[in-house]
Amino acid sequence: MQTLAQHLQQQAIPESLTQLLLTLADTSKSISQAVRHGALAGILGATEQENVQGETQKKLDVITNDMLKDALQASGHVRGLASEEEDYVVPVSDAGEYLVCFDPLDGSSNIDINSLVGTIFSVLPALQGELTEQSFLQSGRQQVAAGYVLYGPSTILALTVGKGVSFFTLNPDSGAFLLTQDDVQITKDTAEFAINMSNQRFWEAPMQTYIADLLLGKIGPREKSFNMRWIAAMVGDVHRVLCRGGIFTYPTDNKNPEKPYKLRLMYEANPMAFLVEQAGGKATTGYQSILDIQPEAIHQRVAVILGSANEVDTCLEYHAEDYSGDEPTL
Ligand SMILES: O=P(O)(O)OC[C@H]1O[C@](O)(COP(=O)(O)O)[C@@H](O)[C@@H]1O
Ligand SMILES: [Mg+2]
Ligand SMILES: [Mg+2]
Repeated sequence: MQTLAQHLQQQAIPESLTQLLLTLADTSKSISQAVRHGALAGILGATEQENVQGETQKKLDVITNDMLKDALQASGHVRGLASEEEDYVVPVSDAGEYLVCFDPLDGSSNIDINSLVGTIFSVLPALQGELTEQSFLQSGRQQVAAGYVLYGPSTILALTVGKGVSFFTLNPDSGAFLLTQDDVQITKDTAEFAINMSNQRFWEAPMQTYIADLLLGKIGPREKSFNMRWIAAMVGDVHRVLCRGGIFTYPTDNKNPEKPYKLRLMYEANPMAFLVEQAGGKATTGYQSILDIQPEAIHQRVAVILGSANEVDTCLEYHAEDYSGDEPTL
């Protein structure tokens, strides 16, 4: 089986990008080790701190953030980094060619129940001039690489450098990431959806109507039964979509009018949208392709609807309708 390094050598990408991706992969091996030791290493539970988004940081959020930060600072290829767990962008090296945005530990609420967590990353080109937050505010189309590492029963790296999507599985004996699936393709159609149903009463009319029709199954307008899954870690839900199709959404809601969206554009939605499009799927807010959004802030949040192309198109049809005269469907 091909190693990650061998695979990257064949991709006709700059050597500096190869080295950066290998650094990210190596760090994820250490994270995988830490996650595996769980309570034995005293890494479960929360800290006393909050991140810039007002979320209480878990111990492992802080540990994994520091691991990635240290590795990227030592890599020599990174101009600056941005993380869910860093209030501001972090300048790294003036000679670095890349900017890296990452969610060091996605699915934090799963840590203490020994369930799926992962790391998500996005690589952008570094622009000339002084490094500021503005340097990072490039649309998702500018990404030169993106991926995630899923710390599940096996540790899997999903990666794109804009030439399709590949899965690499960590061999725990040799410590090598080995290519286990190339040219990953998301099925065009699906009968599986993923959404946090407890927010139903807070969604906008198009999503209310779309999900209500899925739930009606064979007796509804879709004339087929749908199954539902929710891992509560985007990394796990998107991995399932890449493996066997599906539609995953964290839509707009009015639960907290100051926070209508949950997922973060720069280190959750953009890298996942890049992977999904590279695997033949679609990723949208309901009104615009995720990858076309012009970012306004490093911690900006967006609505996300992604997955099997035909199902996302169907969901978009609901968003194109005019609901202004309708009674709320609760
Ligand atoms: O708590 P909910 O509504 O199930 O939200 C789950 C979502 O929140 C997230 O866990 C947010 O990520 P973090 O754990 O990195 O904050 C997503 O991965 C997931 O899709
Ligand atoms: Mg996350
Ligand atoms: Mg996180």
